[in-house]
Amino acid sequence: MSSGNLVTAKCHALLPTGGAGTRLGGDLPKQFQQLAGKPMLAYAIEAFMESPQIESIWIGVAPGFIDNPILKGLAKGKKPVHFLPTGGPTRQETVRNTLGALLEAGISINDWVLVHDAARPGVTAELIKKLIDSVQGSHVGGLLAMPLADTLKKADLDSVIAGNIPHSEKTISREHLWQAQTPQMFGLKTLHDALEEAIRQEADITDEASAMELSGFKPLLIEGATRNFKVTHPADWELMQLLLHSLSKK
Ligand SMILES: Nc1ccn([C@@H]2O[C@H](COP(=O)(O)OP(=O)(O)OP(=O)(O)O)[C@@H](O)[C@H]2O)c(=O)n1
Ligand SMILES: C[C@](O)(CO)[C@H](O)COP(=O)(O)O
Repeated sequence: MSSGNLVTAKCHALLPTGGAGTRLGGDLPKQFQQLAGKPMLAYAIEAFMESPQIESIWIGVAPGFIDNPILKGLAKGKKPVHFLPTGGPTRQETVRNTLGALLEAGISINDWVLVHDAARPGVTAELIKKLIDSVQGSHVGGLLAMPLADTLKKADLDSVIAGNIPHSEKTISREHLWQAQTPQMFGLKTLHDALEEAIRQEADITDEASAMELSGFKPLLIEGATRNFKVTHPADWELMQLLLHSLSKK
């Protein structure tokens, strides 16, 4: 990573919102559906808006959604929010395209970018600060993550292929295993190039850190929070709704 990536480099948020939300279902992609009174995407935007260390917010939207009126109501606040038609067929392509747009817009190649799922509305300004304070000054970058708490089972492939209730084949040690969350914070150009290379190789990457690992980096694992879970299935939606409602009553 470039040596320019020191404490003085600015930080920007990048929210990939090009997904269809098929596992959740509904009339709209989940990030635009109303969750406890506002579109789910609004919570992440607000957390970054409240974070003094964040300079600007960049949102990668599916091209077919870029003129949707829902987006207009989401850009409230004191710092610039840019909606870009950079959504791609996969999460990593959306992130790569949006990073490309930041570079084209003249953002410094050494600035930090915090990539955050629109589907994690439980993020807070405190968590964002914790990540930035832990990672800024390093030459590597890092991500929020949670040490694995449950015992981990590997399903027997035969039972999976047969479509039966899976059998547990073995227990995998959970020692040193972490569950990746977002934000994930890396240097703009370094992350762009790592994703470009991973996409070129058709590598099985599911987050920014896996692209960085493929390029030989070892991102810092910074402990996140349970409330920062990803809303993927209807049960996650219900749980998040309860959490946000109870927090708004405090
Ligand atoms: N082509 C894609 C796919 C996903 N995402 C974004 O990546 C984040 C995490 O993805 P996930 O929760 O899996 O969302 P979806 O891909 O929309 O969900 P599903 O797989 O159920 O369709 C979300 O903010 C989603 O909008 C994206 O920007 N572009
Ligand atoms: C980036 C991520 O949220 C880290 O846990 C996760 O990998 C996204 O996975 P998805 O399959 O796109 O939901």
